[in-house]
Amino acid sequence: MSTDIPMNAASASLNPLRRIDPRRPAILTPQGLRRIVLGSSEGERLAASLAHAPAAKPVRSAGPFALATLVVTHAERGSLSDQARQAIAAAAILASADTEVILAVLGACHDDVAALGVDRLIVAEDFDARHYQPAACVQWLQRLQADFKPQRWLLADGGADGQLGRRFAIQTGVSLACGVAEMGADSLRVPAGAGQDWLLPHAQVMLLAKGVANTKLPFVGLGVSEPAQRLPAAQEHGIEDLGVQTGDPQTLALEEADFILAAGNGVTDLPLFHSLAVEVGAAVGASRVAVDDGRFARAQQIGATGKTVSASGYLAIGISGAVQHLQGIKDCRHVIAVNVDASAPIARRADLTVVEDSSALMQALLELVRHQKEVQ
Ligand SMILES: Cc1cc2nc3c(=O)[nH]c(=O)nc-3n(C[C@H](O)[C@H](O)[C@H](O)COP(=O)(O)OP(=O)(O)OC[C@H]3O[C@@H](n4cnc5c(N)ncnc54)[C@H](O)[C@@H]3O)c2cc1C
Repeated sequence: MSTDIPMNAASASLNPLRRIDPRRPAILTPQGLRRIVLGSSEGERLAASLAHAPAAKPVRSAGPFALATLVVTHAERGSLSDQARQAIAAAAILASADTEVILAVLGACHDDVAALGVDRLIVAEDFDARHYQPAACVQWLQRLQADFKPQRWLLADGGADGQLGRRFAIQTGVSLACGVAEMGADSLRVPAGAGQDWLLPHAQVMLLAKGVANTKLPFVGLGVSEPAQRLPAAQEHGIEDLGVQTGDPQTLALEEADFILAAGNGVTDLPLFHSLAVEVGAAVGASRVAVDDGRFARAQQIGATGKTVSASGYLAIGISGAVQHLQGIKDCRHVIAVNVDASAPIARRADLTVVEDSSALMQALLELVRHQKEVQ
């Protein structure tokens, strides 16, 4: 009698290896990876995904607060800039248990500020970025100074935040440190040129360079929101406000554009692409391949050998996302990719990837935007 067992059957009985069924329900991550959650039944999969869900973070300090750090920023369309978030993170990391992190925002703010480490949020909803009113903003900060007597003020050293910080410090007569590259509990480091740094004690107003703090905090703030006093009606001496002139996005320097529609080799219908750019009011950029082919001007090339852009919105259509292209968009806030290939490298950088043919998506988007404009 033969005792031979076929090899497959023997290994199956001796080694009950559980294999992942590639057809199981899966999620496509923002990085473009297809992820299968382990577990044989729906219940097991749910338990596994819950086990991997991020745990709730503890509150940094529940108070009571005797001291305060004030972070000031301008919100843009309800959002805080990355640099402002870093300033808040720096304030929260440095704050002692009895120090309250207060965020004063000029303009409506819709971000989850508790997750950023903020204990108290004060919003000047009546601030209108279309009007140039530096004296009113400085006076508003001086009122906050009188109300909260903060130990230190932190602002991003860039754009309107940097300007306001300088004005406030000079007009209030408090010490100021600009371009702060690193902060310790009592000291800070600022570049002094020629590869040298200055190590200085904390100033009352500190303007922070990009990258000064990591915004991924192990804790949250209390996130209590309270209405702010109205901006004072201050006299702006020597300033005549001519209002905001709307520029033509098509003629705007790409480095200054807030919204860019960029085309790559996957865009074949150029008239449709340009119609969409005009309709949505976007500046036009392109990948090097699209420029080399003569479809776009050299000045429109984005990437390592082209322009480095910092738009809030970057819509990349038919662009693979080669490393040289990604270098040019590293400072962009929201990247949306349209590509027929879900595994294209751009999907790893993009916040949202639409897997679709470029012409079909542009046509649908164009119709949607035109329809929206008609009903408005
Ligand atoms: C020294 C050096 C410097 C460089 N500098 C730059 C630079 O500054 N900027 C730059 O961009 N590149 C630069 N490059 C080139 C870079 O390496 C890539 O070759 C280039 O970015 C690719 O352009 P692309 O993504 O448009 O084209 P492709 O690589 O051809 O990708 C096209 C993409 O479109 C998708 N696609 C195709 N058809 C469709 C469709 N119908 N609908 C939707 N999607 C579709 C494809 O899936 C693909 O992902 C440089 C290269 C070198 C060596």
